[in-house]
Amino acid sequence: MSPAKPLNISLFRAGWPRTLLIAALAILLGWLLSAVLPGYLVFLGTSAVVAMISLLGLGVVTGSAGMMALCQLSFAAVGAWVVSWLNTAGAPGGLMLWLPLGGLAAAAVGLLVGLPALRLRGVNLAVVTLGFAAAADLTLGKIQFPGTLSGVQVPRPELFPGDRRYFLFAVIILVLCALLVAFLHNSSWGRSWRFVAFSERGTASAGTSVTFAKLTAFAVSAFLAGIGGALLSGQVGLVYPTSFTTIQSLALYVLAIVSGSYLIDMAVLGGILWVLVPELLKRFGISQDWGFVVFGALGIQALTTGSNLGEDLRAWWWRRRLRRIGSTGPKKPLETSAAEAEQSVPSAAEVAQQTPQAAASTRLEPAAATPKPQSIDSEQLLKVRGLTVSFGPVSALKNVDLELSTGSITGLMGPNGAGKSTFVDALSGFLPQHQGSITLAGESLDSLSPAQRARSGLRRTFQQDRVPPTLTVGGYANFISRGKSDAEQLAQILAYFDCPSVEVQLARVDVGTRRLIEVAANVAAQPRLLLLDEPAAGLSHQEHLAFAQQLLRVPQEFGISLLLIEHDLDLVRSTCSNIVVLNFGEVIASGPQQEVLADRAVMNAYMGELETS
Ligand SMILES: Nc1ncnc2c1ncn2[C@@H]1O[C@H](COP(=O)(O)OP(=O)(O)OP(=O)(O)O)[C@@H](O)[C@H]1O
Repeated sequence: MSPAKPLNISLFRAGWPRTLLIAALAILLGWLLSAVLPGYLVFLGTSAVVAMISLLGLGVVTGSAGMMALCQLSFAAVGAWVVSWLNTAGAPGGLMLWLPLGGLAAAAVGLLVGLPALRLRGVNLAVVTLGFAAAADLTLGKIQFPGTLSGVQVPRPELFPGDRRYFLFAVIILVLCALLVAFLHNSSWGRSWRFVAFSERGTASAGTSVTFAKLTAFAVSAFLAGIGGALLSGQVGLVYPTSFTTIQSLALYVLAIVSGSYLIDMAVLGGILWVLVPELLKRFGISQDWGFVVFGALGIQALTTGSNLGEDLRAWWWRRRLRRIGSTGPKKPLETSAAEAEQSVPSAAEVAQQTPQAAASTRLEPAAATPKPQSIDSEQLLKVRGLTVSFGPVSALKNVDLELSTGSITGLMGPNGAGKSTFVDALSGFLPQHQGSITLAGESLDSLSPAQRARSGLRRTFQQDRVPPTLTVGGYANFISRGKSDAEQLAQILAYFDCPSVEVQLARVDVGTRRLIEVAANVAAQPRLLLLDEPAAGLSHQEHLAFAQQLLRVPQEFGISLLLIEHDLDLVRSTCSNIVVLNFGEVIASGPQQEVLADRAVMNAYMGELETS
């Protein structure tokens, strides 16, 4: 295996010691501010911290998981309501204990509100959450918070009685919430949120439940808002519904979009803006309600440019850093990683020397030396019987039978529209309405969801790019492989496919290399069978040749069987011992490469297309 390529990755290394140091410094800063700021600013500061915690939550559900949730302050109201109720009920424990209870109650409500998110997306989900915010608004106006009418104030913790001390308490809670978010971001939950925002199909085919990803995002977001609301009840003593109106929820959402509050520092900045803008307006004698107009204008700007403060600041920082590296540091900036990958691919001549068939013409001829079946043992692995899929009047697959043996590489070919992708979709569980049966290693897949099929050893890659640019190579590969390969194995598999190192951000990788990373990550998941849907699209000719050699050794090196859907004849010829050809949804030929490529029906169906293309 070729060694992992050295890349400049130090910029991405954060690590927990540094995170904990920043957390300690933030608490120290909170203590300093609580000591030196004028009393009024300390009170405003606590309000800003409450907003920051709610924004952190919005960062999870909206920024990371990509769902439009417009009821964040309704969740905060749940937290505040529970604390007020526990207080009037004389519950033991005080605010220190009630705070997490308020958060948990809000999380439970968040789970319920998140249920529609399983079926709805975009504006439809926004309407549902806005409806919930309006309903909560009306209900709170009617029932009021417990204790407000009788004037029973929520007491602050004994250790943090006055406004200054309470501000410090709020900062400590903020830091704990930020640590929780940082931890979750780096966990499989956080990756599933970023994945589900990019592609629900991609998430499911990695063996992760889309339902789980969406509901955990809603619950964590509501938990944080609930903590914020509970903190507010300790700050003001008596809570009123006017702190949690629908319009304020909307404004907070806009602020999350403008600041990019999935980034922790940006949630902090957003919280400062939340109190600063109305305060400045007040100083200039302008109604604070104009603050909503200001947030609205900033939101329009952010949505039209498709960017936010956090990303802009980071892009600026990156440019500055790369300029500095360019003048003093390593000679290769990160953007050259794709070029590095190309350098490590053997030259066409080298590969042609190893595999004369790979450099052959693109005519429909068998390879001079057909790849030998790489069979580890020739047990039957996949058995498909009578697979039939219709899209309305279109019969995409008609009664397809197919069998694959363990350790084999089989090519699935056919002209455009023949039904190849439909076959892969049906196999991987995305077309549950299909007829027929699918068995993998003796286990029926028919009643399994896509995530369950992935977990039982059937993995796939996609024709379209389903690699989220928001993750690093390592984060993505970890998520896909679900712990089936340790860090060392992961690095080796990435190096085997000439991929960039784990720390590289996927946004900085070209689309062809992302394809290779997708294949490598799925190999690291150690499935029994991997379906590759046009994996070589976007690769250069040289990379194609190298890729063919890498694929050829996959069954032996990793014990994984492959079904390769490809238009590229060179790739099919140099890797697949057996070929199945579809045309108009029917199998027109299947068997050893030599026989299938010489088959007249295949020539007619496939060559006809080649000649006209
Ligand atoms: N969601 C859908 N709704 C309606 N028709 C569909 C849908 N998906 C596929 N089809 C039709 O089913 C047939 C098979 O399509 P499919 O994408 O599986 O072909 P393919 O062999 O993968 O083609 P290509 O090589 O172009 O990717 C085509 O006629 C296509 O138009």
